[in-house]
Amino acid sequence: MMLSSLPARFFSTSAVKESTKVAVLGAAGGIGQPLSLLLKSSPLVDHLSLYDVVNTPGVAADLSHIPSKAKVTGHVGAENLGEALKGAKVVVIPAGVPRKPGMTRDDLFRVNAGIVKGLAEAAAEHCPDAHLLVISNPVNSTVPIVAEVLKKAGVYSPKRLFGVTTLDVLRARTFVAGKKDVDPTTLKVPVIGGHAGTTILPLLSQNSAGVTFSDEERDQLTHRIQFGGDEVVQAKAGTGSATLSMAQAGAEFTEALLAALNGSDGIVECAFVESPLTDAPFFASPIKLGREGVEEILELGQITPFEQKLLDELVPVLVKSAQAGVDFVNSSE
Ligand SMILES: NC(=O)C1=CN([C@@H]2O[C@H](COP(=O)(O)OP(=O)(O)OC[C@H]3O[C@@H](n4cnc5c(N)ncnc54)[C@H](O)[C@@H]3O)[C@@H](O)[C@H]2O)C=CC1
Ligand SMILES: O=C([O-])CC(=O)C(=O)O
Repeated sequence: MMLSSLPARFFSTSAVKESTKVAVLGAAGGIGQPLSLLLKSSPLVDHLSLYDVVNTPGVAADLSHIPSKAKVTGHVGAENLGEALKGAKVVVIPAGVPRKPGMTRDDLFRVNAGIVKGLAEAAAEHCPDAHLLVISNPVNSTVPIVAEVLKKAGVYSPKRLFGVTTLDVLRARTFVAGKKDVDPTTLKVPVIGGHAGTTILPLLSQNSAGVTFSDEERDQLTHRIQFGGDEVVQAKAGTGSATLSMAQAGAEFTEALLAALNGSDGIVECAFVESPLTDAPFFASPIKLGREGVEEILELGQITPFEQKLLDELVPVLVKSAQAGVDFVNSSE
């Protein structure tokens, strides 16, 4: 099974060059399991390494019966984390607790900051050259936490650290397509900023189909994309947040990055990375991916006064969230 939204060139045999190990940390969880399922079937993965504090032997045994290229190994418990990470080219991190109704993503900081910090420390030690893809919330703080840990270990490269915001892009494509009767599989909508509420800013004016919106449609769509996560949290009524759509998003971003690392040209994805575009140290925007990870952070292009106002409002929030991450690492030394 191939992820249908990726162009066929991602899968040409010439693009698959060296042995590629991908580690999933939090692999037994709601996101981790379907994400691992999708990655098991990727022709770009040779070794899928599944790590969690529980249940990975079972998940690994289950997935290993699927006839695809990737070898699967399961690693459980902190004492086996090093083995899970050793030699990984890409590490995807969906470890941590999800929201319940009434919570914000920031409410997860208390638990997830420590989990992510510990995993980043292990990655710095066991796979210092790996590309790290952070899914764990609050992304606006967990990505700065990982950066700070890697800096302290002397192995940080802004080209290799990504907060995964692909789900915001999937939602933007789906919701716009639903409203305007265009094909969601080919539609592109850049989503910039961060990954929480009003820090998520879809640039509806730059949609690739050239569709236009009334002010009311624009306001409704923008709000729905910003709070799409809450829709799922409400509907799951205390049992968690988005897992299946996030697995699809995580697999799509991972495969896009792997293809770029293997030399496929012209791959552009939105992601939350260290960025010079605004006063926020980390910012999501369209990024050209290349053989070393982030190749070029693209300019935002023409944005409307409506979008500019929301952008001006969200930047200080991102600055504060990033600082909370940095302070956490520095205060827990
Ligand atoms: N970036 C994004 O767009 C999205 C992010 N998320 C976030 O992803 C995270 C995971 O969500 P779910 O998979 O639904 O949660 P879950 O609770 O179903 O799974 C989390 C997994 O992490 C594991 N875990 C906990 N501590 C760990 C550690 N120290 N090392 C390794 N694994 C550990 C747990 O055992 C569990 O299997 C949450 O923080 C959630 O908010 C969720 C959806 C979208
Ligand atoms: O809403 C949440 O807590 C999970 C998440 O990040 C999303 O679905 O975008």
